Amino acid sequence: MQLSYLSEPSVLYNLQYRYSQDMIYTKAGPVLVAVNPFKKVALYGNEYIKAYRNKTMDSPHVYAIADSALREMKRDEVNQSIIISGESGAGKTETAKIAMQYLASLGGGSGIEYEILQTNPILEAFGNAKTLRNDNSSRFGKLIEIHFSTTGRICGAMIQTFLLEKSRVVQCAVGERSYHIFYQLCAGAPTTLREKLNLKKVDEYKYLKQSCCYSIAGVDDAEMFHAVTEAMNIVHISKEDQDNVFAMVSAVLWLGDVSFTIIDNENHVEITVEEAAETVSRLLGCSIEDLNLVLSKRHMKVNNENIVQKLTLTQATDTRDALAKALYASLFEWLVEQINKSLSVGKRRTGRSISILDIYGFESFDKNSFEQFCINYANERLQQHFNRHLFKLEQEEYVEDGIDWAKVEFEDNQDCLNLFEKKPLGLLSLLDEESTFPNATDLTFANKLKQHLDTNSCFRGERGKAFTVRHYAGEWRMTHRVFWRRTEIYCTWTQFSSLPNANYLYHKRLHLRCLLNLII
Ligand SMILES: Nc1ncnc2c1ncn2[C@@H]1O[C@H](COP(=O)(O)OP(=O)(O)OP(=O)(O)O)[C@@H](O)[C@H]1O
Repeated sequence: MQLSYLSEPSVLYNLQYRYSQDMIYTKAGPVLVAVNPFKKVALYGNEYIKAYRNKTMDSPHVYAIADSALREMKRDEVNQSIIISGESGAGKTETAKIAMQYLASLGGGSGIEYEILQTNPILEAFGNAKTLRNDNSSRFGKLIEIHFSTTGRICGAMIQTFLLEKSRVVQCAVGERSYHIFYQLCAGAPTTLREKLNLKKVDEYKYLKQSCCYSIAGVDDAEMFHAVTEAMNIVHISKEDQDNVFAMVSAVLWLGDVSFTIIDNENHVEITVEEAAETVSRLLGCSIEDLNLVLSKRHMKVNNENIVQKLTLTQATDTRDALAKALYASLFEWLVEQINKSLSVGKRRTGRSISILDIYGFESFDKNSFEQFCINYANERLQQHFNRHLFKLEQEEYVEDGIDWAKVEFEDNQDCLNLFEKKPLGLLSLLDEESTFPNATDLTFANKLKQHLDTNSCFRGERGKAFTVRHYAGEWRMTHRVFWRRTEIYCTWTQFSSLPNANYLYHKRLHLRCLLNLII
């Protein structure tokens, strides 16, 4: 059925009507709109896959999208992308998995497709968390590139992840949880591992205690732990590496319990030597003295001279949290790297691929910080990509071919992108510049923005350290720690280089840049 008259009410009415009949998919041009049913719907499985493959079924479906990607990749010899976007809880990750299952079913046979599907439990354990909106919310963006052989069989894959929400490791809202793996490890680790890692109960760790939420209805964390280690075996992560991974997870948890003792009247500190500090240093493979040096002092090079500055309690606490975040983020990257090695080993590539991008939509909270700043910018870019392909390029083609057509008006978001990207007076350049000043703060950054950008229609300066960005999808008020580098400055990796295990896991990557290069 086609809508003869297009208007917002008629589109919404139709989506609602179809949803009430369990027809959760609707087609709008090349876009598939999926409405989350939040229940099991009888739309998936082998029978449906067969029906879409044999074209005996053609109603809108993720399978149909995956099928045309596969067909067009083979026919035109052009790589394909499926972009999945939507707000948290909309069903992006489930949709990505449904598309992967279809591709695995049609292009499978070598066994690698099973390995690819098994990456999901690992990435979800380390990158998903319970939020107020979604019990299994992905706190990172993901691009999975599935590679095909000349005969159209899956021969490997590569995963790229973006913008893992590091702050969740040290801070999360009441009613939410940190990353699933923390709870899974505490619930499911066998006794020997439990003793080796000195694991406590989840409600005994400071990082986990603050949100007063330890379990998810209907989820058995111990069972999930076994599923995760099983999946790690399948993607060839050795037992020894798995033990190291869990040692890092435990070290991050214990870091939250490391406390400091004030040693002078200027509020300078040293770490308190007790169980937490001892466990962390043992798990990181360093001495307590090294850990103390890293957490309670800042090392700087000024005019080629090494300067050591003592940290105050607040600075040391920030440094400790920065180490926990950095450790966890590099652990996540390391895991993705291992998965990629396993998915590419010995597989011959033809250069043909289908990519699935699963990335969160615009985010707005009471306190919006650097993470929302980046996510919203990435979404603005995605919208530009969408506009270009759906409207700009299409309409240019009509003009070129002399086709008679009615111009479709759309909102060009170039101005907002310029606000972020312009050099030297865009948000990102100004942030880079401000980061070079040692005494810069959220407030000095916001003042700088007001000074240079107040006439920009997509920007509004606010009182204090807040400012508002007018995105195509709405206005977002940034209030909190956009100027994230302040704490990161204390905690560059040179500072942590004396911690052997931390170093072992560290692989520097500029996630945002990767993502943007991909979209541009
Ligand atoms: N097609 C579907 N059929 C049944 N349930 C679904 C479907 N899609 C989503 N859901 C339900 O909705 C929940 C949230 O979906 P999902 O985790 O995919 O959202 P998301 O958009 O990826 O959210 P986030 O951005 O927070 O990661 C799922 O855990 C599942 O219970």
